[in-house]
Amino acid sequence: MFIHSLSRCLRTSSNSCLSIEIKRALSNGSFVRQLFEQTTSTYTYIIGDEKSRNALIIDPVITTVARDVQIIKQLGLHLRYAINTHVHADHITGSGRLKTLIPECRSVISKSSGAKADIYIENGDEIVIGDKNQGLILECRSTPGHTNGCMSFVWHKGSSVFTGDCLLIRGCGRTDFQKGSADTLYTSIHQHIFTLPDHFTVYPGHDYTGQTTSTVGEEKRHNTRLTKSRQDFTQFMKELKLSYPLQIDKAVPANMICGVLPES
Ligand SMILES: N[C@@H](CCC(=O)N[C@@H](CSS)C(=O)NCC(=O)O)C(=O)O
Repeated sequence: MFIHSLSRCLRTSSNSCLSIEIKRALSNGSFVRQLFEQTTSTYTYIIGDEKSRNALIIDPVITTVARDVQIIKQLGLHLRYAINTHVHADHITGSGRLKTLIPECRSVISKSSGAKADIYIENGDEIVIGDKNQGLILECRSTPGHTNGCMSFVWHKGSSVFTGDCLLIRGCGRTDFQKGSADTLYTSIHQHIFTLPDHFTVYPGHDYTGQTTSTVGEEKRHNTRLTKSRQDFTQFMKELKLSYPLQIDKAVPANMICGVLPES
């Protein structure tokens, strides 16, 4: 397993409508499992490489680590990386607890987040598990705006993007703390997510309305926030006035050390 620097060339696919089976075949048998944490409506993803049985997890939550470890064990997976898309404000990451339970697992976060982790990633890096040619590769894209350190992960062979709290289904991450910026978020989504092929599946970091996934094309057409002009979007975000996440004072300091707490 390596984290590679990526050539800037994007791989695109001409397929416009892929069934799950075709997607699975195209992705060389790799698979993704979407899991939900109910208190903060957070999605965690386990992505596995069928051949090597190596796996990574995106945005684990401390309270659901036992469930995640059980699934990892039941599927016979070797967890290599616990990746945080950003420093979360609403929940404590599960990456610290996972490292205690699975010592070979390494925590990963963007360098620009300023958080402590085993591995720091930057725009253009690749996270690889399994064989470089046949295994699973995630392209890291820097997508700041919700926080300054947000990353999205493009799984080209799986025709998918994991957007964290950057792009949500018919919505997007708030921009009123952690160095958030509506103007920056607008650029991130339009330049780094909406330039992907329309059929790519969008796997968000949260959903508060009971939805699970979307596609790039759907969000380009129907996302009520991102179909606005830049000016209208920034005004809309300024007027959003959401209440602060209940756990923010506990979660942010814990997530700055990737959830490596004394009790975890
Ligand atoms: N009520 C929740 C916090 C809900 C919230 O603020 N969600 C964030 C992502 S987690 S910081 C967000 O960006 N929401 C966007 C939106 O439009 O809802 C809690 O107390 O935890």
